[in-house]
Amino acid sequence: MHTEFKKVAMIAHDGKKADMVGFFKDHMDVLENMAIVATGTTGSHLQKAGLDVDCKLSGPKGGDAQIAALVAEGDVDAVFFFRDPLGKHPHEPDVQMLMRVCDLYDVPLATNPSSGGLLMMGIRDILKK
Ligand SMILES: O=C(CO)COP(=O)(O)O
Repeated sequence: MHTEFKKVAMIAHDGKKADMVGFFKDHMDVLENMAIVATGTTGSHLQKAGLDVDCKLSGPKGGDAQIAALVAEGDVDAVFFFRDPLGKHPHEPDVQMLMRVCDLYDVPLATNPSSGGLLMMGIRDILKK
């Protein structure tokens, strides 16, 4: 099981960006002590909300693929990827690749705010030890 949490990725489809900003605010105390990498537009929302973020390309322009590469290289410890199941995404193959790479390397992946909250509870617990 993954037990080290130094860098996390945050990604949200357009319909879920407000949820992601709310999630960040709820967990700011933990997230501000971690390195954060994000896809471009999600990252700019998080920066505006006060988080120091390494912004990659926008998702449709290759940002999900960049984050997948970081996961494959062992450089990301958890992925918060709030997906919009009602949206159509031109880069769906990249989305699938990112999720596949998380499964391949057994990196925790939360695809909605509730699972994100539960993952964050686990991270908090591990960081306390
Ligand atoms: O498209 C995304 C995830 O697949 C998110 O990309 P942005 O953060 O650039 O909107």
